[in-house]
Order: sequence, then C-alpha cells, then structure tokens
Amino acid sequence: MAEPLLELRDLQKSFGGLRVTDGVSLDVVPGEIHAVIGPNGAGKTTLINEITGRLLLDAGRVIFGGEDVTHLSMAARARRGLARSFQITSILPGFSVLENAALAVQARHGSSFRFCRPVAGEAALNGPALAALEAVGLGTRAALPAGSLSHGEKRQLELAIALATEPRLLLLDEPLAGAGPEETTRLIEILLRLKQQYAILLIEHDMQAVFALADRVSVLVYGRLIATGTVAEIRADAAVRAAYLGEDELA
Ligand SMILES: Nc1ncnc2c1ncn2[C@@H]1O[C@H](COP(=O)(O)OP(=O)(O)OP(=O)(O)O)[C@@H](O)[C@H]1O
Repeated sequence: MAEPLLELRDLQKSFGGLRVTDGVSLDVVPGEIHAVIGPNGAGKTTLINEITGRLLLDAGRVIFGGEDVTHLSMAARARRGLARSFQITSILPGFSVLENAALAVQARHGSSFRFCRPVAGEAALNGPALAALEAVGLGTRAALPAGSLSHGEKRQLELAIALATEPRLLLLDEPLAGAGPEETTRLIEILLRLKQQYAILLIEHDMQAVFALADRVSVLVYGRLIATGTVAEIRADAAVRAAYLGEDELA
C-alpha cells in the first residue's frame, strides 16, 4: 500500500466526563476512499473537527503528508491541502454557482473576501472555479444563482467548493445526506471519479453508498474504533454486526 497521506495516531478527546475520541488511529492513503461509519453520537463529526483543527485534541497526533500538523491552525492545515466539504448552509444562494466556487479559490489564495464586489469578473479566480465545477458535473450550471439548484446539485456545489481550495485530502461529512435515489447515484459516480485524484475520508450513514464507494471502512462506536477493513471484511465482522442494532444495513 502507498505511503499514507493522513495518519491519525492515538487521538484522545473528552467533553467533560464524556470520551468522544478514545485512542483512534487510522490512515488514509492516496487514491482511496476510507469511510468512517458508526451509530449516531459515535464521534464521527468530532473526528473530522479534530483533523481540520477546529477542535483541539487532549492527546494524540495528526500527521499529514508526513508532517505533524497537530498544533497547526485550521488555516495552516487548509493551506497544506486538508479540505473539508462545506455544508449547504454555507452556500451563498444569491451568488452564482461560479461565484460560490470562485470565493473558495479566493479564500485559498489568502485574499480577503470582498462580498460587495462581483467576483465573476476576475479571470484568475474563474478558471480554477470552473474547473472545480466541471469536476463535479456542474459546468453547465455556472451562471445560475446557487439558490436555484436542486438539493443534489447543491451537494455537488459543496464538493466543488472543497475542490476549489486545491485539496490533497477531502474530508466529506455526509455528502449524500438528504439526496434522493437518482441524486445519490449521481453523487456516487462523482465521488468515484474524484477518488482517482484525491484521497477521501468519508463519513456517511447510507450503508449501500459506503459499500459502493469505500476501499476501506473503519467502524467507530462510542469514540473507539472497533474494526478497520475492506467492505467484505467489515460486513462479515461479528463485533461490527453486534454494534449495529439494525443488522439489516450490513446484509
Ligand atoms: N462541543 C461539544 N460539547 C459537548 N459534547 C459534545 C460536543 N460535540 C459533540 N459532543 C458529544 O460528543 C458525542 C459525539 O458527537 P458527534 O457529533 O461527533 O457524533 P457523530 O458520530 O458525528 O453523530 P451523528 O452520526 O449523529 O452525526 C455526542 O455524544 C455529542 O453529544
């Protein structure tokens, strides 16, 4: 297997008396989708926040591209290519689809946001922004107001906004949430394409999507990883089956 791009080493985090991350260690290698699954409240979103630097760890190390980034700020980690997908709520509905992506390009390059000035005129921003939109199949929607997109297209725009920050690793927190069956199929195709270029850490509740997408799956329960393996290994794992009340999901 290739050298890991992201290495988590024995991460620990408590909120008061509640251990939300309890000795988590895992790797993401280039070209793989590594899914983290687990019941509600298992600590999946917390884990993403620890990787981006939004939450400070009590102990443990986050290593990205061979560099220990544990004590770096969110911005410094983002500059190194650690990108999380932004939620639909961060999309600016009155701005065009292209402008939304262009703002992310602008943020990546450190200039301040200038909301009062149309971003669309700035060719240096629009080139990479359009490339990000095309990578998620939104090239033909560039001129539309972002607010007019369907739910699934907004999820595609979230991905484009993450891509516009020139990531090496994508941290995706439930990228399929709220998508209908056709939208889910489209988003799965897009993620399989993106995997060829980016390492992806995926948190997702839709088990069928996880099984279709993931090269490896780690199972988090009450802040602890109880298993890491291929989809086939995880589906056959007795401890994983026992940890899920709805065993049907693993069938
Ligand atoms: N800032 C906080 N302060 C106190 N407790 C928190 C905080 N953030 C999260 N928690 C608790 O930590 C635990 C893990 O939450 P987290 O959101 O990471 O779980 P999750 O696996 O992402 O859940 P879900 O699948 O429902 O999104 C939960 O019990 C939650 O209530």
